[in-house]
Amino acid sequence: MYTDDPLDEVLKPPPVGLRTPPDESPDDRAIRLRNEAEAETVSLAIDASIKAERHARRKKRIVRLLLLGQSESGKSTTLRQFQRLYTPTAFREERILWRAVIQLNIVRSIHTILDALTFPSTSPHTSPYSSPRSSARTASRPPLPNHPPLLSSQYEQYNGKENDTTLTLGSSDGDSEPDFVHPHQHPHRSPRSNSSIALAPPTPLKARLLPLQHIEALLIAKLVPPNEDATHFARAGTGTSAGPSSSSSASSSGAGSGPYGTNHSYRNQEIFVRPGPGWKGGLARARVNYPGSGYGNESDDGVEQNNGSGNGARPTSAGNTGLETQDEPQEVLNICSRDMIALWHDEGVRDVLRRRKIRLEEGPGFFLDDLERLTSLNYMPTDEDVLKARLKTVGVSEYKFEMEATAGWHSGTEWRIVDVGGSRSQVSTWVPFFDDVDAIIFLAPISGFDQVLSEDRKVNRLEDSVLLWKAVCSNQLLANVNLVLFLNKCDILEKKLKSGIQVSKYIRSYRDRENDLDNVSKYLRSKFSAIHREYSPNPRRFYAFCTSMTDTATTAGIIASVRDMVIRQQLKQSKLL
Ligand SMILES: Nc1nc2c(ncn2[C@@H]2O[C@H](COP(=O)(O)OP(=O)(O)OP(=O)(O)O)[C@@H](O)[C@H]2O)c(=O)[nH]1
Ligand SMILES: [Mg+2]
Repeated sequence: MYTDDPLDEVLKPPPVGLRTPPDESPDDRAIRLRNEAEAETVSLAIDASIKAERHARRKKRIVRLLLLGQSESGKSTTLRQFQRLYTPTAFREERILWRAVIQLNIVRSIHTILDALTFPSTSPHTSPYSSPRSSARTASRPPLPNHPPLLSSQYEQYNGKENDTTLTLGSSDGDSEPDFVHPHQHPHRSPRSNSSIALAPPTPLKARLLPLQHIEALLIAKLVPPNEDATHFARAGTGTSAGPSSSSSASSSGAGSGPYGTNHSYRNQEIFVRPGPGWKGGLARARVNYPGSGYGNESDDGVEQNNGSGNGARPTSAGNTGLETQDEPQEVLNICSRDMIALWHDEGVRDVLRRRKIRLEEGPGFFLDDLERLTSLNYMPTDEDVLKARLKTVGVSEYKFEMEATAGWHSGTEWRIVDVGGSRSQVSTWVPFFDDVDAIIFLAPISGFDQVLSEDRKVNRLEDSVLLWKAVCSNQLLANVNLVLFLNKCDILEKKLKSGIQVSKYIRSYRDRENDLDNVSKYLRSKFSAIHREYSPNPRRFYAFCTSMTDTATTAGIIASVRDMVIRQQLKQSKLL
């Protein structure tokens, strides 16, 4: 139980019988000795059970995979890809539960448009979906990000190394210019980007879309568990740790009247759920009561766990019809369908969004191009819809599963995938999960090179990913863990590059290289690889993939490679032990 650690030696209790208090009567001594003997027995039993559990784990082959990366990097989407590929029955059964999330994503997109039309753009970035390129503020380099505890030491180290404010991704020929150009500083902003636009949507249309407000409140109430503090949504911009409040903006003063009121500021806040089956359980119970289904279970340590193996008492019909109960949000969306489609396709509206630099199609949970299909009364989410849906994670959850035989690969290995919340306030919650990890998939959404973090608009997203990657690579607890890098959102990156956005304007060291997906992804891959080499405490192999996690066709092969690599490494290690 004790190690060579000198601290252990000091803390170690004296052996039984040597702890005699002064003036102890013979009776007291007998009681004390009995208690000490009992405590010793309990301690030995605990040691034995820990040993046995370790032994069983090794025998059973449990693979623990940790998903890390900044918020919106695609961690939960990667988890859903694993579920889709290896527990397809369970995944299919749960698709219906995602309908509420998709409905909410649609309603929020429509409200973002209505807000953009209604409120003049005097304060930039009032929408979580707006592109930071719209900002005309600030001329000087913003301060480098303050990182949460996980990062602080590496960050300071890096800070000392690079001399204050210079973050260099590549060689910049010794000049002291920071490599990342903050999007707010971008010299090529549209001259009209700060113009004040007050183009109210036509009143009859706005009136006809009014029921969406009620639907939004209904869906939030459905998704957010009753014990969750609803005032989260009114507390915009307070920067507290456990909620969407960290995404602040100039207009998010905290004075909003919450999701059920009329103030639009709450819409800057993302709806979040604690991961695991909590919210799904609530929806499932609202639909059909499944005794013993295991939904909503919480393990002893408070970490919600979801057995995705598809067994238990859940009826196999679940998720296949979606017609078990009335669905008021779907009915309202169906009634508003024509108006929503008209709004989204209106040239004047598109123009306002362009001028306000609101690029909904690049943001998370974008479904406006599929409104016809998604608003039909018997709409059932497809696999792709579930992967595209956006629901922010707060907290940490472990998803346990054994690959279903129907997934074509059955080894008896139990997989445990840990999904974490990625926003800055959440990073400190990751560390306890570094123990006993077989591999980490780190997601760096490289399409974010021209964006800022939604929780801190002073920080370039790619810059933040690079810092986070440095911190993970250099972390001593992870020194022997295999790191797999997913350079994610390559589909969005490709669209941006094709639309003419120049990487070199945001990453100085990119210089005059070709501005296409192949060259940009190779460049970034080599930079992440160099950091991996330089910062890893021990040498280890670098695994990296360019990914589009919402794409079912390309992702299957990548996930299979990761699966094989992890299993191979685990076998190798168990042979070494
Ligand atoms: N187009 C595109 N969208 C993606 C990709 N990967 C993820 N997304 C979308 O990006 C959004 C955010 O992804 P999530 O998986 O929720 O991100 P996360 O890392 O779990 O974020 P937090 O829970 O806030 O930590 C979702 O709407 C996803 O569908 C990708 O490669 N391409
Ligand atoms: Mg998530």
